[in-house]
Amino acid sequence: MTNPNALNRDFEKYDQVRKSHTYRLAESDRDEFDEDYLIATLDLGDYLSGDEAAKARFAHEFVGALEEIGFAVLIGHGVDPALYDDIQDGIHRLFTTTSLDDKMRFRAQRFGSVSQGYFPIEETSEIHPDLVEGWVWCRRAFDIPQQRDGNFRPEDYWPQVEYEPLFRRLALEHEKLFKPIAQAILHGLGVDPHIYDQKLTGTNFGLRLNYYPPMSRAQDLSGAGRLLGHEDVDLFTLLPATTVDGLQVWNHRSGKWVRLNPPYGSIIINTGDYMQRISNDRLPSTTHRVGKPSDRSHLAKARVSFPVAVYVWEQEILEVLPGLGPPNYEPIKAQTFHTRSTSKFYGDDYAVED
Ligand SMILES: O=C(O)CCC(=O)C(=O)O
Ligand SMILES: [Fe+2]
Repeated sequence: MTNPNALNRDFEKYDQVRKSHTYRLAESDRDEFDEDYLIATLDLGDYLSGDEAAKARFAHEFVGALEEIGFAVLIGHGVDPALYDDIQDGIHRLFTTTSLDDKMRFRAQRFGSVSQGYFPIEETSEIHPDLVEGWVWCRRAFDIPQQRDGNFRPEDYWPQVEYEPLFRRLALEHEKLFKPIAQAILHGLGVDPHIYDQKLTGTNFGLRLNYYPPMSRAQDLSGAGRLLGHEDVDLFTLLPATTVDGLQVWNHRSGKWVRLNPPYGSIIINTGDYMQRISNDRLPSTTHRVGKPSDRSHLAKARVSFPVAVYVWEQEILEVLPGLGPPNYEPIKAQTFHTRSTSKFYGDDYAVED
């Protein structure tokens, strides 16, 4: 990091939604924790198969949690936890058995809006080193329906082609939830729940694998975090609960951090910049980071996570939803919005202005 005391506000020129809070990008001994705050756990089954009253109740509670802290935990989503076991094994295998040379053949580069590919440790963003290796694939890296210029060639995206069907299973299971989650959010906001159905049909997404290697004593003492504070740029993120804890969420109201470590098998949902923009600031894009595990013996373990970020395609327009008051923002092309925001991480020349 250029400056260990760097603040999010030092980079605010990149923000495409209003973020008035201030936090240090790196963890600090002075950070305060909200030990009592409980992030809501909700049963998505109520929305997927409940009657109208159950759906309305779910939508109301879900949006209540998102308005308050930008995070909620979903159970009853129907994804088999055995899939998550297979995915975790696959992530450990991918990161620990692929040579650095092979990884670097897939060094991340921009595809449309998304920086897709491999991120070496300490290089997930230009502004601060994180103790994490990352790998991102968007829809085009999977053999699933979409418009393409040529035939699908898995070897263009995957260091071993057999990883594609494994991670495709996860992408497809989570894709099934994109529309119901969006519908529940829109329902809770009092907007037509189907207004995003078309945009979310065959939409773009980013599956990000995070591999946090075991932390050495020197790294532990250095004060570095695993993944430093940030907001996701998307509509919302599906983040399956991890086996090693560390996720911390910024509480806008108290200005403190909340540790979030829900049961394995549940899915954490958080809203991102696209959602803050279209909801006219009703739903905040919430700051979060990954700190050291609360159980210190877990420092010696690798931690993995696999969020799926839900986007719209590059040419779509992000516009404040109807009925949410005088718009705080102009309509903007998704690609412009996305690449301007993320040029904070990838450099000024990442932004695409046309
Ligand atoms: O590893 C985690 O729990 C969170 C990861 C995350 O926030 C991200 O990849 O954007
Ligand atoms: Fe994130």
